[in-house]
Amino acid sequence: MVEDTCLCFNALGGLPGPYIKWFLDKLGHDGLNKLLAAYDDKSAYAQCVFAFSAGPDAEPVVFDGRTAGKIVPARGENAFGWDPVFEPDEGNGLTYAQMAKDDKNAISHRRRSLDHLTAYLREHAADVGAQIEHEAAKRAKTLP
Ligand SMILES: O=c1nc[nH]c2c1ncn2[C@H]1C[C@H](O)[C@@H](COP(=O)(O)OP(=O)(O)OP(=O)(O)O)O1
Repeated sequence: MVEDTCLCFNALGGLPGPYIKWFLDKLGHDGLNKLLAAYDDKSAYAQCVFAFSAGPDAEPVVFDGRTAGKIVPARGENAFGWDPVFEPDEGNGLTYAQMAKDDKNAISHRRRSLDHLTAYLREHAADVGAQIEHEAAKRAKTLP
């Protein structure tokens, strides 16, 4: 299982996207706002993608979770990553960093991706179990 997180600015065609870690590191919260200074559209979405594979030969399944919002000047105490500059549409005007942890977790991009993953595992529990067993048995055969 792997995970990656993006922050996508609509005015920039989805950038910084997966490169947000480095943009945040080099530009800071203020710099992220300045990237959008030339645009009226400050909308953005947070995206979390989990991907699951039962083994080396099994097709990975991708679970895309998104939360829509906009980029705003930094506000809030819970200063994890870009939380202070992301105001989700469902946050009653608060940034992720101003929301209680449980409130953020209820609407977050990561929660939504994990909800998709959970639903998939519930629906395909028998298949997934069999696939994992199959892959494990194949690996056991190739071990010396
Ligand atoms: O809910 C979040 N709220 C605010 N910021 C967040 C969130 N979730 C991840 N982040 C930050 C961490 C990193 O600066 C960047 C990409 O995250 P993410 O790709 O998972 O980072 P990572 O440390 O796992 O790096 P890598 O992909 O190289 O393994 O966004």
